[in-house]
Amino acid sequence: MILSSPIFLVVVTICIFVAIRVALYRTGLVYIVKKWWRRFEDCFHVYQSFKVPEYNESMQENQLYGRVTDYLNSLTSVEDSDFTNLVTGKKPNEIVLLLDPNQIIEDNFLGAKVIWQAEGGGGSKNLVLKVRKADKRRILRPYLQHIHVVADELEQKKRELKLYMNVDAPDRAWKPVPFTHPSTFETISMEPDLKSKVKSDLESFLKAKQYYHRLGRVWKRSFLLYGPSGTGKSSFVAAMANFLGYDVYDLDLSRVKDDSELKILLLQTTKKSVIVIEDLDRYLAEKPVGLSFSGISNFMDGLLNSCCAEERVMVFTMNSKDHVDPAFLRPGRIDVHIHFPLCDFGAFKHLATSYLGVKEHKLFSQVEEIFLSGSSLSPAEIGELMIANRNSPSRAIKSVITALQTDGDRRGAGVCGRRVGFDVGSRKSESGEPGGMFCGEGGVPAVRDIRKLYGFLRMKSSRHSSHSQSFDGGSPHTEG
Ligand SMILES: Nc1ncnc2c1ncn2[C@@H]1O[C@H](COP(=O)(O)OP(=O)(O)OP(=O)(O)O)[C@@H](O)[C@H]1O
Ligand SMILES: [Mg+2]
Repeated sequence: MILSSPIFLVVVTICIFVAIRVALYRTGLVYIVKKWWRRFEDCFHVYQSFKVPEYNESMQENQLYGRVTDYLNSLTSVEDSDFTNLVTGKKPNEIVLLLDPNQIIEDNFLGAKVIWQAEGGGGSKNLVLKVRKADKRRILRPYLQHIHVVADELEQKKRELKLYMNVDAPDRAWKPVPFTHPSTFETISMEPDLKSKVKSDLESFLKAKQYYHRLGRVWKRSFLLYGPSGTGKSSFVAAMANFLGYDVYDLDLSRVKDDSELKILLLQTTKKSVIVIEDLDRYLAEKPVGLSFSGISNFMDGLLNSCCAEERVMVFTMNSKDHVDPAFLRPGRIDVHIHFPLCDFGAFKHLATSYLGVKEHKLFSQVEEIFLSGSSLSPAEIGELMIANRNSPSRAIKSVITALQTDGDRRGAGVCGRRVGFDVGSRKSESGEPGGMFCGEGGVPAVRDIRKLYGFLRMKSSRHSSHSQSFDGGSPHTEG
Protein backbone atom coordinates (compact mmCIF):
# COMPACT_ATOMS: atom_id res chain seq x y z
CA MET A 1 0.00 0.00 0.00
CA ILE A 2 2.55 2.46 1.22
CA LEU A 3 4.86 1.63 -1.68
CA SER A 4 2.33 2.79 -4.22
CA SER A 5 1.41 6.02 -2.43
CA PRO A 6 2.33 9.17 -4.47
CA ILE A 7 3.98 10.86 -1.43
CA PHE A 8 6.29 7.90 -1.00
CA LEU A 9 7.19 7.99 -4.69
CA VAL A 10 7.94 11.74 -4.56
CA VAL A 11 10.15 11.27 -1.48
CA VAL A 12 12.02 8.40 -3.12
CA THR A 13 12.51 10.42 -6.31
CA ILE A 14 13.89 13.38 -4.34
CA CYS A 15 16.21 11.06 -2.38
CA ILE A 16 17.51 9.47 -5.59
CA PHE A 17 17.99 12.88 -7.15
CA VAL A 18 19.92 14.17 -4.10
CA ALA A 19 22.03 10.98 -3.98
CA ILE A 20 22.95 11.33 -7.67
CA ARG A 21 23.83 14.97 -7.16
CA VAL A 22 26.00 14.20 -4.14
CA ALA A 23 27.68 11.33 -6.00
CA LEU A 24 28.33 13.54 -9.01
CA TYR A 25 29.82 16.43 -7.08
CA ARG A 26 31.67 14.47 -4.40
CA THR A 27 33.34 12.13 -6.84
CA GLY A 28 33.97 14.57 -9.63
CA LEU A 29 31.76 12.52 -11.97
CA VAL A 30 30.07 15.80 -12.75
CA TYR A 31 33.05 16.78 -14.89
CA ILE A 32 32.78 13.61 -16.91
CA VAL A 33 29.07 14.20 -17.44
CA LYS A 34 29.75 17.80 -18.47
CA LYS A 35 32.41 16.65 -20.93
CA TRP A 36 30.06 14.14 -22.51
CA TRP A 37 27.34 16.72 -22.69
CA ARG A 38 29.69 19.14 -24.47
CA ARG A 39 30.63 16.47 -26.99
CA PHE A 40 27.00 15.68 -27.58
CA GLU A 41 26.20 19.37 -28.02
CA ASP A 42 29.08 19.83 -30.44
CA CYS A 43 27.62 17.17 -32.73
CA PHE A 44 24.99 19.74 -33.70
CA HIS A 45 27.39 22.60 -34.47
CA VAL A 46 29.85 23.29 -37.24
CA TYR A 47 33.01 25.03 -36.08
CA GLN A 48 35.34 27.23 -38.02
CA SER A 49 39.00 27.21 -36.98
CA PHE A 50 41.51 30.04 -36.95
CA LYS A 51 45.16 29.29 -36.41
CA VAL A 52 47.47 31.70 -34.58
CA PRO A 53 51.03 30.49 -35.25
CA GLU A 54 53.90 31.44 -32.96
CA TYR A 55 56.00 32.58 -35.95
CA ASN A 56 54.98 34.04 -39.28
CA GLU A 57 56.22 32.73 -42.64
CA SER A 58 59.44 34.82 -42.36
CA MET A 59 60.06 33.15 -38.99
CA GLN A 60 59.44 36.39 -37.13
CA GLU A 61 57.59 36.28 -33.88
CA ASN A 62 53.85 36.64 -34.33
CA GLN A 63 52.89 39.21 -31.72
CA LEU A 64 49.31 38.06 -31.71
CA TYR A 65 50.45 34.69 -30.42
CA GLY A 66 52.00 36.32 -27.33
CA ARG A 67 48.95 38.46 -26.71
CA VAL A 68 46.55 35.54 -27.03
CA THR A 69 48.76 33.49 -24.70
CA ASP A 70 48.67 36.26 -22.10
CA TYR A 71 44.93 36.57 -22.53
CA LEU A 72 44.30 32.84 -22.18
CA ASN A 73 46.51 32.61 -19.12
CA SER A 74 44.37 35.23 -17.44
CA LEU A 75 41.18 33.20 -17.92
CA THR A 76 39.82 31.32 -14.97
CA SER A 77 38.99 28.44 -17.29
CA VAL A 78 42.74 27.72 -17.49
CA GLU A 79 42.71 27.03 -13.77
CA ASP A 80 39.62 24.90 -14.15
CA SER A 81 40.92 22.76 -16.99
CA ASP A 82 41.99 19.16 -16.41
CA PHE A 83 45.66 19.95 -16.38
CA THR A 84 47.94 22.86 -17.14
CA ASN A 85 51.58 23.82 -16.72
CA LEU A 86 52.87 25.98 -13.89
CA VAL A 87 55.97 28.01 -14.74
CA THR A 88 57.76 30.92 -13.11
CA GLY A 89 56.90 34.35 -14.45
CA LYS A 90 59.10 37.37 -15.08
CA LYS A 91 58.93 38.63 -11.52
CA PRO A 92 60.39 36.58 -8.67
CA ASN A 93 57.77 34.53 -6.83
CA GLU A 94 55.42 34.88 -9.78
CA ILE A 95 53.84 31.67 -10.99
CA VAL A 96 51.94 31.61 -14.24
CA LEU A 97 49.71 29.01 -15.78
CA LEU A 98 50.80 27.93 -19.22
CA LEU A 99 48.75 26.01 -21.74
CA ASP A 100 49.86 22.50 -22.50
CA PRO A 101 49.83 21.19 -26.09
CA ASN A 102 46.40 19.75 -26.84
CA GLN A 103 44.91 21.46 -23.82
CA ILE A 104 41.47 22.82 -24.57
CA ILE A 105 40.23 26.05 -23.05
CA GLU A 106 36.73 27.37 -23.30
CA ASP A 107 35.84 31.01 -23.28
CA ASN A 108 32.55 32.85 -23.51
CA PHE A 109 32.06 36.09 -25.33
CA LEU A 110 28.79 37.92 -25.95
CA GLY A 111 26.92 34.77 -25.07
CA ALA A 112 28.84 32.60 -27.54
CA LYS A 113 31.16 29.77 -26.66
CA VAL A 114 34.61 29.69 -28.26
CA ILE A 115 37.30 27.06 -27.88
CA TRP A 116 41.05 27.50 -27.82
CA GLN A 117 43.44 24.65 -28.31
CA ALA A 118 47.23 24.67 -28.04
CA GLU A 119 48.99 22.68 -30.76
CA GLY A 120 52.54 21.45 -31.27
CA GLY A 121 55.27 20.61 -28.80
CA GLY A 122 58.98 21.35 -29.21
CA GLY A 123 58.93 22.82 -32.73
CA SER A 124 56.45 25.37 -33.99
CA LYS A 125 53.51 26.06 -31.77
CA ASN A 126 50.07 27.23 -32.69
CA LEU A 127 46.95 28.30 -30.92
CA VAL A 128 43.76 27.34 -32.64
CA LEU A 129 40.57 29.25 -32.11
CA LYS A 130 37.32 27.44 -32.88
CA VAL A 131 34.19 29.49 -33.29
CA ARG A 132 30.78 28.15 -34.13
CA LYS A 133 29.92 29.12 -37.70
CA ALA A 134 26.60 30.46 -36.55
CA ASP A 135 28.37 32.92 -34.20
CA LYS A 136 31.33 33.84 -36.37
CA ARG A 137 30.01 36.96 -38.08
CA ARG A 138 28.66 38.33 -34.85
CA ILE A 139 31.56 37.79 -32.51
CA LEU A 140 34.86 37.17 -34.29
CA ARG A 141 36.02 40.77 -34.75
CA PRO A 142 34.77 42.09 -31.41
CA TYR A 143 36.31 39.05 -29.72
CA LEU A 144 39.75 39.67 -31.23
CA GLN A 145 39.40 43.33 -30.24
CA HIS A 146 38.51 42.25 -26.72
CA ILE A 147 41.66 40.09 -26.58
CA HIS A 148 43.75 43.12 -27.53
CA VAL A 149 42.17 45.29 -24.86
CA VAL A 150 42.69 42.68 -22.13
CA ALA A 151 46.25 41.98 -23.30
CA ASP A 152 46.98 45.73 -23.17
CA GLU A 153 45.73 45.89 -19.60
CA LEU A 154 47.81 42.86 -18.60
CA GLU A 155 50.90 44.33 -20.24
CA GLN A 156 50.33 47.60 -18.44
CA LYS A 157 50.19 45.78 -15.11
CA LYS A 158 53.30 43.73 -15.83
CA ARG A 159 55.66 46.47 -16.91
CA GLU A 160 58.06 48.23 -14.55
CA LEU A 161 56.67 51.47 -13.23
CA LYS A 162 58.56 54.73 -13.26
CA LEU A 163 58.61 57.71 -10.97
CA TYR A 164 59.26 61.00 -12.75
CA MET A 165 60.41 64.10 -10.89
CA ASN A 166 60.76 67.55 -12.39
CA VAL A 167 64.35 68.71 -12.12
CA ASP A 168 65.88 72.19 -11.97
CA ALA A 169 67.72 74.07 -14.66
CA PRO A 170 69.40 73.47 -17.04
CA ASP A 171 67.29 70.42 -17.94
CA ARG A 172 63.91 71.60 -16.70
CA ALA A 173 62.25 68.32 -17.56
CA TRP A 174 61.08 65.10 -16.01
CA LYS A 175 63.71 62.76 -14.70
CA PRO A 176 62.67 59.09 -14.35
CA VAL A 177 63.75 56.60 -11.72
CA PRO A 178 62.28 53.12 -11.14
CA PHE A 179 59.15 53.27 -9.03
CA THR A 180 59.34 50.48 -6.50
CA HIS A 181 57.21 51.76 -3.65
CA PRO A 182 55.77 48.64 -1.96
CA SER A 183 52.55 50.27 -0.77
CA THR A 184 49.30 48.61 -1.85
CA PHE A 185 45.69 49.06 -0.84
CA GLU A 186 46.11 46.01 1.37
CA THR A 187 48.98 47.54 3.37
CA ILE A 188 47.13 50.81 4.02
CA SER A 189 45.03 50.94 7.13
CA MET A 190 41.75 52.47 6.09
CA GLU A 191 38.07 51.68 6.41
CA PRO A 192 37.45 48.67 4.16
CA ASP A 193 34.35 50.29 2.78
CA LEU A 194 36.24 53.40 1.73
CA LYS A 195 39.04 51.34 0.24
CA SER A 196 36.68 49.39 -1.97
CA LYS A 197 34.91 52.62 -2.96
CA VAL A 198 38.19 54.07 -4.16
CA LYS A 199 39.09 50.86 -5.98
CA SER A 200 35.78 50.66 -7.79
CA ASP A 201 35.94 54.38 -8.55
CA LEU A 202 39.31 53.85 -10.23
CA GLU A 203 38.11 50.76 -12.05
CA SER A 204 35.02 52.42 -13.42
CA PHE A 205 37.11 55.44 -14.44
CA LEU A 206 39.38 53.15 -16.46
CA LYS A 207 36.42 51.75 -18.35
CA ALA A 208 34.85 55.13 -19.04
CA LYS A 209 36.81 56.34 -22.07
CA GLN A 210 33.79 56.51 -24.40
CA TYR A 211 31.70 58.11 -21.69
CA TYR A 212 34.18 60.94 -21.10
CA HIS A 213 34.59 61.47 -24.84
CA ARG A 214 30.86 61.65 -25.37
CA LEU A 215 30.63 64.33 -22.69
CA GLY A 216 33.52 66.22 -24.26
CA ARG A 217 35.55 65.94 -21.09
CA VAL A 218 39.22 65.25 -20.60
CA TRP A 219 39.55 61.64 -19.50
CA LYS A 220 41.03 62.29 -16.10
CA ARG A 221 40.03 61.80 -12.48
CA SER A 222 41.28 64.11 -9.73
CA PHE A 223 41.63 63.15 -6.11
CA LEU A 224 42.30 65.31 -3.11
CA LEU A 225 43.87 63.46 -0.18
CA TYR A 226 43.85 65.57 2.93
CA GLY A 227 44.62 65.00 6.57
CA PRO A 228 47.32 65.37 9.21
CA SER A 229 50.88 64.37 8.60
CA GLY A 230 51.72 60.68 8.73
CA THR A 231 48.22 59.43 7.97
CA GLY A 232 49.15 57.67 4.76
CA LYS A 233 48.45 60.15 1.95
CA SER A 234 51.71 59.60 0.09
CA SER A 235 51.52 55.86 0.68
CA PHE A 236 48.02 55.93 -0.73
CA VAL A 237 49.21 57.64 -3.91
CA ALA A 238 51.78 54.87 -4.31
CA ALA A 239 49.07 52.27 -3.68
CA MET A 240 46.90 53.88 -6.37
CA ALA A 241 49.76 53.81 -8.88
CA ASN A 242 50.52 50.18 -8.08
CA PHE A 243 46.86 49.28 -8.35
CA LEU A 244 46.48 50.96 -11.73
CA GLY A 245 49.94 49.99 -13.00
CA TYR A 246 50.55 53.67 -13.84
CA ASP A 247 53.76 55.69 -13.81
CA VAL A 248 53.93 58.52 -11.28
CA TYR A 249 54.78 62.13 -12.08
CA ASP A 250 55.67 63.82 -8.81
CA LEU A 251 55.46 67.53 -9.55
CA ASP A 252 57.36 69.87 -7.28
CA LEU A 253 55.75 73.25 -7.96
CA SER A 254 58.53 75.12 -6.19
CA ARG A 255 60.86 74.10 -9.01
CA VAL A 256 58.56 75.41 -11.72
CA LYS A 257 59.53 78.86 -12.98
CA ASP A 258 56.32 80.05 -14.61
CA ASP A 259 53.00 79.05 -16.15
CA SER A 260 54.47 78.19 -19.52
CA GLU A 261 56.93 75.79 -17.92
CA LEU A 262 54.06 74.19 -16.06
CA LYS A 263 52.19 73.73 -19.33
CA ILE A 264 55.22 72.12 -20.94
CA LEU A 265 55.62 69.75 -18.01
CA LEU A 266 52.00 68.72 -18.30
CA LEU A 267 52.36 68.15 -22.04
CA GLN A 268 55.38 65.97 -21.39
CA THR A 269 53.48 63.58 -19.17
CA THR A 270 52.47 60.33 -20.79
CA LYS A 271 49.09 58.65 -20.78
CA LYS A 272 48.24 56.15 -18.07
CA SER A 273 49.98 58.08 -15.36
CA VAL A 274 49.30 59.46 -11.92
CA ILE A 275 50.28 63.12 -11.64
CA VAL A 276 50.85 64.13 -8.04
CA ILE A 277 51.26 67.48 -6.36
CA GLU A 278 52.07 67.01 -2.70
CA ASP A 279 51.34 69.60 -0.03
CA LEU A 280 49.47 71.94 -2.36
CA ASP A 281 48.08 73.89 0.61
CA ARG A 282 51.56 74.78 1.81
CA TYR A 283 52.67 75.82 -1.63
CA LEU A 284 49.67 78.10 -2.09
CA ALA A 285 50.06 79.56 1.41
CA GLU A 286 53.57 80.65 0.56
CA LYS A 287 52.15 83.01 -2.11
CA PRO A 288 54.18 81.57 -4.97
CA VAL A 289 55.86 83.84 -7.45
CA GLY A 290 55.99 82.89 -11.09
CA LEU A 291 52.95 80.65 -11.15
CA SER A 292 49.52 82.25 -11.41
CA PHE A 293 46.18 81.04 -10.10
CA SER A 294 45.00 80.32 -13.62
CA GLY A 295 48.24 78.54 -14.47
CA ILE A 296 47.78 76.15 -11.59
CA SER A 297 44.06 75.67 -12.10
CA ASN A 298 44.51 75.02 -15.84
CA PHE A 299 47.06 72.42 -14.91
CA MET A 300 44.61 70.85 -12.50
CA ASP A 301 41.96 70.79 -15.21
CA GLY A 302 44.42 69.05 -17.51
CA LEU A 303 43.30 71.45 -20.24
CA LEU A 304 46.26 70.92 -22.45
CA ASN A 305 45.84 67.22 -22.37
CA SER A 306 42.53 67.46 -24.13
CA CYS A 307 44.51 67.12 -27.35
CA CYS A 308 45.56 63.57 -26.52
CA ALA A 309 42.57 62.73 -24.33
CA GLU A 310 44.24 59.73 -22.76
CA GLU A 311 43.62 58.67 -19.22
CA ARG A 312 45.36 60.36 -16.35
CA VAL A 313 44.78 60.40 -12.63
CA MET A 314 45.66 63.55 -10.74
CA VAL A 315 46.24 63.55 -7.01
CA PHE A 316 46.74 66.51 -4.73
CA THR A 317 47.68 66.11 -1.10
CA MET A 318 47.12 68.63 1.67
CA ASN A 319 47.30 68.69 5.42
CA SER A 320 44.24 70.88 5.52
CA LYS A 321 41.99 72.50 2.96
CA ASP A 322 40.82 75.21 5.36
CA HIS A 323 42.94 77.98 3.92
CA VAL A 324 42.83 76.93 0.31
CA ASP A 325 40.85 79.03 -2.14
CA PRO A 326 37.66 76.97 -2.75
CA ALA A 327 38.04 77.65 -6.48
CA PHE A 328 40.95 75.20 -6.48
CA LEU A 329 38.73 72.53 -5.00
CA ARG A 330 35.58 73.08 -6.97
CA PRO A 331 33.72 70.09 -8.41
CA GLY A 332 35.15 69.14 -11.77
CA ARG A 333 38.57 70.32 -10.77
CA ILE A 334 38.73 67.86 -7.89
CA ASP A 335 36.43 64.89 -8.38
CA VAL A 336 36.94 62.98 -5.14
CA HIS A 337 37.90 64.22 -1.69
CA ILE A 338 39.35 61.64 0.69
CA HIS A 339 40.02 62.47 4.30
CA PHE A 340 42.90 60.76 6.08
CA PRO A 341 42.29 60.99 9.83
CA LEU A 342 44.46 60.12 12.78
CA CYS A 343 44.14 56.58 14.11
CA ASP A 344 41.14 55.24 15.90
CA PHE A 345 40.92 51.85 17.56
CA GLY A 346 39.98 50.05 14.32
CA ALA A 347 43.00 51.47 12.54
CA PHE A 348 45.20 50.63 15.51
CA LYS A 349 44.04 47.00 15.32
CA HIS A 350 44.80 46.89 11.61
CA LEU A 351 48.30 48.20 12.29
CA ALA A 352 48.80 45.72 15.15
CA THR A 353 47.87 42.88 12.80
CA SER A 354 50.23 43.99 10.05
CA TYR A 355 53.15 45.24 12.15
CA LEU A 356 53.02 42.83 15.12
CA GLY A 357 51.02 39.92 13.75
CA VAL A 358 48.60 40.31 16.66
CA LYS A 359 44.84 40.17 16.08
CA GLU A 360 43.78 40.17 19.73
CA HIS A 361 45.61 41.13 22.93
CA LYS A 362 44.66 41.59 26.55
CA LEU A 363 45.79 45.23 26.39
CA PHE A 364 43.44 46.04 23.51
CA SER A 365 40.57 47.02 25.80
CA GLN A 366 42.79 49.59 27.49
CA VAL A 367 43.87 50.96 24.12
CA GLU A 368 40.25 51.19 23.01
CA GLU A 369 39.35 53.19 26.10
CA ILE A 370 42.10 55.69 25.44
CA PHE A 371 40.98 56.14 21.84
CA LEU A 372 37.41 56.62 23.01
CA SER A 373 38.60 59.38 25.34
CA GLY A 374 39.70 61.32 22.23
CA SER A 375 43.43 60.64 22.21
CA SER A 376 44.98 59.74 18.94
CA LEU A 377 48.20 59.51 17.01
CA SER A 378 48.91 59.18 13.33
CA PRO A 379 49.34 55.72 11.81
CA ALA A 380 52.95 56.68 11.06
CA GLU A 381 53.66 57.38 14.74
CA ILE A 382 51.97 54.20 15.92
CA GLY A 383 53.68 52.25 13.16
CA GLU A 384 57.09 53.52 14.24
CA LEU A 385 56.48 52.48 17.86
CA MET A 386 55.38 49.05 16.71
CA ILE A 387 58.36 48.58 14.42
CA ALA A 388 60.75 49.61 17.20
CA ASN A 389 59.21 47.02 19.54
CA ARG A 390 58.22 44.39 17.01
CA ASN A 391 59.88 41.56 18.94
CA SER A 392 57.53 42.04 21.86
CA PRO A 393 53.89 42.83 21.03
CA SER A 394 53.13 43.57 24.69
CA ARG A 395 55.94 46.10 24.91
CA ALA A 396 54.87 47.62 21.58
CA ILE A 397 51.26 48.03 22.72
CA LYS A 398 52.38 49.43 26.08
CA SER A 399 54.54 52.00 24.33
CA VAL A 400 51.57 53.00 22.17
CA ILE A 401 49.45 53.35 25.34
CA THR A 402 52.08 55.55 26.99
CA ALA A 403 52.42 57.68 23.88
CA LEU A 404 48.65 58.05 23.59
CA GLN A 405 48.37 59.02 27.26
CA THR A 406 51.19 61.52 27.27
CA ASP A 407 51.10 62.98 23.80
CA GLY A 408 47.90 61.93 22.14
CA ASP A 409 45.63 64.07 24.32
CA ARG A 410 42.73 65.55 22.45
CA ARG A 411 44.46 64.91 19.15
CA GLY A 412 41.67 62.66 18.04
CA ALA A 413 39.13 65.32 18.91
CA GLY A 414 37.95 67.20 15.92
CA VAL A 415 39.24 64.72 13.40
CA CYS A 416 36.21 62.53 13.77
CA GLY A 417 38.09 59.40 14.64
CA ARG A 418 37.80 57.03 11.72
CA ARG A 419 35.03 58.84 10.01
CA VAL A 420 36.94 58.80 6.83
CA GLY A 421 35.42 60.95 4.17
CA PHE A 422 35.04 59.92 0.55
CA ASP A 423 33.06 62.37 -1.38
CA VAL A 424 32.50 62.92 -4.99
CA GLY A 425 33.25 66.54 -5.67
CA SER A 426 30.19 67.21 -7.71
CA ARG A 427 27.98 66.91 -4.65
CA LYS A 428 27.69 69.12 -1.65
CA SER A 429 28.77 67.55 1.54
CA GLU A 430 26.79 66.99 4.66
CA SER A 431 28.45 70.03 6.07
CA GLY A 432 27.42 71.97 3.02
CA GLU A 433 30.94 72.87 2.03
CA PRO A 434 31.60 73.06 -1.65
CA GLY A 435 33.62 70.12 -2.84
CA GLY A 436 32.17 68.00 -0.08
CA MET A 437 33.67 66.33 2.89
CA PHE A 438 32.53 64.63 6.02
CA CYS A 439 35.04 65.91 8.54
CA GLY A 440 36.64 69.14 9.48
CA GLU A 441 40.06 69.27 10.97
CA GLY A 442 39.72 71.49 13.96
CA GLY A 443 41.96 70.51 16.81
CA VAL A 444 44.77 69.04 14.75
CA PRO A 445 48.07 70.46 15.94
CA ALA A 446 50.75 71.64 13.62
CA VAL A 447 52.62 68.91 11.81
CA ARG A 448 55.85 70.23 13.28
CA ASP A 449 54.57 69.57 16.81
CA ILE A 450 53.65 66.01 15.96
CA ARG A 451 57.05 65.38 14.51
CA LYS A 452 58.74 66.92 17.56
CA LEU A 453 56.75 64.75 19.93
CA TYR A 454 57.80 61.54 18.41
CA GLY A 455 60.71 62.49 16.26
CA PHE A 456 59.34 59.87 13.96
CA LEU A 457 61.64 58.99 11.23
CA ARG A 458 60.47 59.50 7.75
CA MET A 459 62.44 59.23 4.62
CA LYS A 460 62.37 62.58 2.97
CA SER A 461 62.21 62.55 -0.73
CA SER A 462 64.71 65.42 -0.64
CA ARG A 463 63.36 66.86 -3.80
CA HIS A 464 66.15 69.35 -3.81
CA SER A 465 68.70 66.61 -4.27
CA SER A 466 68.39 65.27 -7.75
CA HIS A 467 69.72 61.81 -6.90
CA SER A 468 66.81 60.92 -4.65
CA GLN A 469 64.77 57.89 -5.66
CA SER A 470 62.34 57.96 -2.81
CA PHE A 471 58.75 58.63 -3.65
CA ASP A 472 57.46 58.39 -0.13
CA GLY A 473 58.42 61.57 1.54
CA GLY A 474 57.35 65.06 2.19
CA SER A 475 58.33 68.03 0.21
CA PRO A 476 60.62 70.59 1.79
CA HIS A 477 57.54 72.53 2.75
CA THR A 478 56.36 69.95 5.18
CA GLU A 479 58.95 70.84 7.69
CA GLY A 480 57.50 74.32 7.65
N1 LIG B 1 46.89 54.57 7.05
C1 LIG B 1 48.10 53.98 7.09
N2 LIG B 1 48.21 52.64 7.00
C2 LIG B 1 49.40 52.04 7.05
N3 LIG B 1 50.56 52.70 7.20
C3 LIG B 1 50.52 54.03 7.29
C4 LIG B 1 49.29 54.73 7.26
N4 LIG B 1 49.54 56.04 7.40
C5 LIG B 1 50.87 56.15 7.51
N5 LIG B 1 51.47 54.97 7.44
C6 LIG B 1 52.91 54.70 7.49
O1 LIG B 1 53.53 55.89 7.93
C7 LIG B 1 54.54 56.33 7.06
C8 LIG B 1 54.27 57.76 6.60
O2 LIG B 1 53.10 57.79 5.83
P1 LIG B 1 52.89 58.82 4.62
O3 LIG B 1 54.17 59.41 4.18
O4 LIG B 1 52.08 58.12 3.58
O5 LIG B 1 52.01 59.93 5.34
P2 LIG B 1 51.50 61.33 4.76
O6 LIG B 1 50.06 61.44 5.10
O7 LIG B 1 51.85 61.43 3.30
O8 LIG B 1 52.32 62.38 5.59
P3 LIG B 1 52.73 63.90 5.19
O9 LIG B 1 51.48 64.70 5.20
O10 LIG B 1 53.65 64.30 6.26
O11 LIG B 1 53.37 63.84 3.85
C9 LIG B 1 54.58 55.36 5.90
O12 LIG B 1 55.76 54.61 6.00
C10 LIG B 1 53.40 54.46 6.05
O13 LIG B 1 53.77 53.13 5.90
MG1 LIG C 1 53.09 62.75 2.23
